[in-house]
Amino acid sequence: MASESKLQLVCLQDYEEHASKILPPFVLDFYRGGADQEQTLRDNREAFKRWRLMPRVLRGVENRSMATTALGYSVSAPLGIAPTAMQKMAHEDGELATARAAFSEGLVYVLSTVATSTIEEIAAAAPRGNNWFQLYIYKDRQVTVDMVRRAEQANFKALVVTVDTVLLGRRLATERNELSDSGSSTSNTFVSSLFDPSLTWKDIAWLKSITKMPIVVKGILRPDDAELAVQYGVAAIAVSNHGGRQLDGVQATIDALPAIVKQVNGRCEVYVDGGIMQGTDILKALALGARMVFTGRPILWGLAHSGEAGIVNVIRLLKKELDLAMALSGCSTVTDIDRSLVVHQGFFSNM
Ligand SMILES: Cc1cc2nc3c(=O)[nH]c(=O)nc-3n(C[C@H](O)[C@H](O)[C@H](O)COP(=O)(O)O)c2cc1C
Ligand SMILES: CCCCCCC(=O)C(=O)O
Repeated sequence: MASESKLQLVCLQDYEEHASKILPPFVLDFYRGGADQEQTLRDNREAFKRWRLMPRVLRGVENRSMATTALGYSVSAPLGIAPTAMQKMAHEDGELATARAAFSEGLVYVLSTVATSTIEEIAAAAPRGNNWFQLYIYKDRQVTVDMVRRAEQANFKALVVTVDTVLLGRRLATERNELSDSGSSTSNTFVSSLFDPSLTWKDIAWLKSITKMPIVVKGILRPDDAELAVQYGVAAIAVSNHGGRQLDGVQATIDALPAIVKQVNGRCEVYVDGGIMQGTDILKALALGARMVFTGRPILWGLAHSGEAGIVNVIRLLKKELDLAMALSGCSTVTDIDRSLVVHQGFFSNM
């Protein structure tokens, strides 16, 4: 039998399996877990399988590029790193490794409000990186303003405002761990004491009034909310259910995407995250109208494996798989990826 050190990791599932063997159980539970019965966590992945590819052939795909832009900035692929909290639990370099990997691979990196590295440390680690800051609006608006100013000073390119976490979803495994450790649910207490449940769309207007940074609203699942986001002048919408960690039972993001793209009709950029595990998932999301996809947990698995190098490996696997999926679908550039490349499985049962 091959020894552990000789095992070759050739897909994101391999990284996930490796992480599940090496991370302390309470860290694994926090990173991996979804809310309640984890229906949405599972469905984010399952839903991709219900969309089938309809490849074109004989399109001369010998020269290919995945390059595109996000908020006007060049990126090497339509792939970004979603904000995930407390990355130093995976590896001592934590968010610094992630920011460096994103920079060296030419991708957007989104730093979480709840990070184990500071905004200034990220700016020092990846000064020329395409760094965006994910903002939780705190009850204390002065603390919120201070975070925005620090992100501006550190040359962050955008604010990603997460709107699906006015209270923390119940991640049962984490709750059990916290209860047996300290007798109370510390993460729930943290969120309910700091984050502001009174948020409304007026707070997006307020945020726009205090900064020139473009605003991305993260956590939209309905076309009418997407319409409001456009009306309030956001630069982009991230279709997200927080990786199934907030309201369990909501639809998979890939299923929510088409109606939102239709509603937005090009008036701002639309991104999607949740359940991306392979290149064909990215191809399907782009075909359904996303400009970019973001990935959360797989980056943590790469980080846990070997810090910056592990994340670079995960990114390169996704890029290699997307490149192959594009070639086998007759696409040389991301602009060749169109709606006709995917059909929902329901299409076949109606034939
Ligand atoms: C461990 C973990 C921590 C997260 N922390 C944050 C966070 O601090 N802010 C935020 O907006 N989203 C956070 N998210 C949600 C991610 O940004 C993203 O929406 C989700 O992970 C996408 O799903 P995926 O993990 O299947 O790619 C977190 C997700 C995970 C798994
Ligand atoms: C320990 C508090 C976690 C705050 C929220 C981070 C997050 O968005 C997530 O875990 O999901």
